[in-house]
Amino acid sequence: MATFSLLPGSVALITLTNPPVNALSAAVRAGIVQAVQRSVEDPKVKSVVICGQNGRFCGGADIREFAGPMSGPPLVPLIHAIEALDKPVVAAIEGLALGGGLELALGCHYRIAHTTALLGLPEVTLGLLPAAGGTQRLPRLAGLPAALDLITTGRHISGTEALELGIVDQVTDGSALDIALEFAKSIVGRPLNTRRLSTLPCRCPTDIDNLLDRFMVQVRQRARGALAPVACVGALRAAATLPYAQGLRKERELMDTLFNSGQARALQYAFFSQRVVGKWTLPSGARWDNTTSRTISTAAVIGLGTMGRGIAVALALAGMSVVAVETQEKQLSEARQMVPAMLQREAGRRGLDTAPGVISFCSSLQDVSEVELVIEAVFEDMALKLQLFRQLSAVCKPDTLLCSNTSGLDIDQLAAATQRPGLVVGMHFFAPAHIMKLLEVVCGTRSSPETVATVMQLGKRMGKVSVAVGNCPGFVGNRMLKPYTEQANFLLEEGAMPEQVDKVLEEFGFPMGVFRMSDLSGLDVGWRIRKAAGLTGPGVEPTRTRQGRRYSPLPDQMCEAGRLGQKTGRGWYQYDGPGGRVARSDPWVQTFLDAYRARHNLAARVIAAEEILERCLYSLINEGFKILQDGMAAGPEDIDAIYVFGYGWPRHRGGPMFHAGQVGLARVLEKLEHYQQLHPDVAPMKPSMLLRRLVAAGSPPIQKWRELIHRERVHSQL
Ligand SMILES: CCC[C@H](O)CC(=O)SCCNC(=O)CCNC(=O)[C@H](O)C(C)(C)COP(=O)([O-])OP(=O)([O-])OC[C@H]1O[C@@H](n2cnc3c(N)ncnc32)[C@H](O)[C@@H]1OP(=O)([O-])[O-]
Repeated sequence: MATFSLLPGSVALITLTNPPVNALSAAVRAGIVQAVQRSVEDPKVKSVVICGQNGRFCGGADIREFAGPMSGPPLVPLIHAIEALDKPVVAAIEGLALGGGLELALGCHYRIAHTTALLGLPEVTLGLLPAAGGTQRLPRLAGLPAALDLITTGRHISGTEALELGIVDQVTDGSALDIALEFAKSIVGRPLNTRRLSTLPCRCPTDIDNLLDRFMVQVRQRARGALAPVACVGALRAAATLPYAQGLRKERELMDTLFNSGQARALQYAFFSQRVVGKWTLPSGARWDNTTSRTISTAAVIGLGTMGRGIAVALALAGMSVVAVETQEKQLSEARQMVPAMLQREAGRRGLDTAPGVISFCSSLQDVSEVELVIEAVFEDMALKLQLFRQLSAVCKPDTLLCSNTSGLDIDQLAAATQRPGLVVGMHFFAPAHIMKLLEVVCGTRSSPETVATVMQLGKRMGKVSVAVGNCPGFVGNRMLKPYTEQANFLLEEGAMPEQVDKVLEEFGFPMGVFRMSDLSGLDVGWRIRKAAGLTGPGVEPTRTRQGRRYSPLPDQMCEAGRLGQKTGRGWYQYDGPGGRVARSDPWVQTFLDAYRARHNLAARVIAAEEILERCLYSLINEGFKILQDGMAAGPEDIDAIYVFGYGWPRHRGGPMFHAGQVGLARVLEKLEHYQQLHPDVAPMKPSMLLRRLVAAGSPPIQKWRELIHRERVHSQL
């Protein structure tokens, strides 16, 4: 689907028509081939303009087509045919020119863009590289350093930045198409040789090897095992050192390897998961497309600790007028100093002069009486939260939404403390709340569809990936984290060291292993929760079985020894001092573990990396299956998006549920059964019913799981 029209002034206009982003599907590519052919053959055509329908130039190759066999005309010869035309071709870039879309524009002789259009080569985020000549043409146009940056990060740039980098010839705040049409008429007859990028030399600094080597080191560090960024540097090395035709062959070769890798499948799955989770459904049948949402413009945040401060900033960045409330004077005065600076810094990082919203500070709950939505971010203490919700219910307008930033407490209980249970919902942010992308929207049994829709929409406005989840202890993310950390502690009891466990998890792709992470967030967080649950504290027997299941008191004992992590300068590792960031092994921990094992008659054994990884990951994955089985997440994509955006799960591994599919469900089941036999007192190792049923159903692809879960639920087999 691409249309051809001959306009006054002998300009042929080729319009890509494939909403919503005019992706280069087989039909679009065939349409372009035909339209280009007509432009060649029609003597009335003197110049050509290519644009996209509805103000969007092109979002690149059609990613949905990657799953099937290739059909239709390939993109590379099509772009070469455009570049080789002896009539000038101008790309009119409005909205976006991404991936293959930008590569198409690079094949044109001139590019005119709207100042706000988004341009980029984001293939790396899909586990690929720009393989329609993008790795070869971009460095010839913008220079090697800029091409390395854009192609290995996949970042989008504005039309204005593209002009600065020389990627486009002209920008406008008006219609790029109108300017391009006028321009196309004015350049008829001009020589085109210097406009054919593939014929130009690569723009490189003198020390190419040095630059590429330095870049490769950085890229490998950042990539955490992802293949595509490394391959992108390889393709750019070819651009810098080989003639165009050979460089293009190298680009193809590297693309073929990436295209068939599990990582590309995982990253493309992650792309679609992110979109699937926006299409939420509730057990009542309410859905994203049959429920209206309210637009919120005034909000309040109660409690200005780390989370509350970040949430206030996130709301103001989304254009809201925010009332920030803190009853403790010291905390309030700290927030008054810190929050405006945080807001300004983050606005600057997003390219804004000032934040679109404002934050006012106060110490009284009475000041939130007029806002449309309140987010409570006080201490994680049910009694305190219940009291606050009662007060809010009395103070706020009757239609104000009341949200809690609890990380795992019961939303239904909070709702029951108010006169408006339908307007109560959980908004679980992740620290730092103004930066982290994930928002778990916790739907209580009485949360109304309109409340859920409003909060999901608000999350989107804040730039979050909002995932609707059910109300159960720990919700989705923290519920799955519990068996994972538990396994890590058991591994220490059995002979592993924190740095060994962390190394295995970091090699898998997590930015931090479980113990480094625990030091960062503070060991006292979990300690408080375990104390509240009666698992530890005065009067609790110091055994390794509590409440009927295996329990490791190791983290409690660390806290009792004053080792709370980075904040005290000592935790599972040692740091330069309180607040130190660089973790170093601590001989104290070895002595502590030896003494612990001796006390409990535990013989330390050598534990293989494979066992560490399997026990940590499969217990987490098994909990994920239980969550799906309980209906606390609508589908595997929801769980995977939560882990990728909130818990550092390596994106190139898709997410825990996707990973289970990659490993093979039968193998995951077999391993869980094996470890359960060895550790019968560890309940989370007991394979979930859903996993068993999926294996019995022949391990269908992940896209079919929802259907099976729904069917089995209808037949009450789950
Ligand atoms: C030979 C090699 C060639 C080349 O080098 C390879 C490539 O080009 S690789 C490609 C390189 N290009 C990229 O990586 C760009 C990927 N796309 C994006 O980053 C964003 O979608 C974009 C910024 C374009 C728009 O954001 P937004 O306004 O927030 O909107 P949204 O995100 O909600 O999307 C709306 C709908 O469009 C769908 N869809 C979107 N793009 C594609 C696509 N290419 N294909 C298919 N579908 C696509 C999307 O799934 C959604 O569908 P649904 O059914 O309604 O859920």
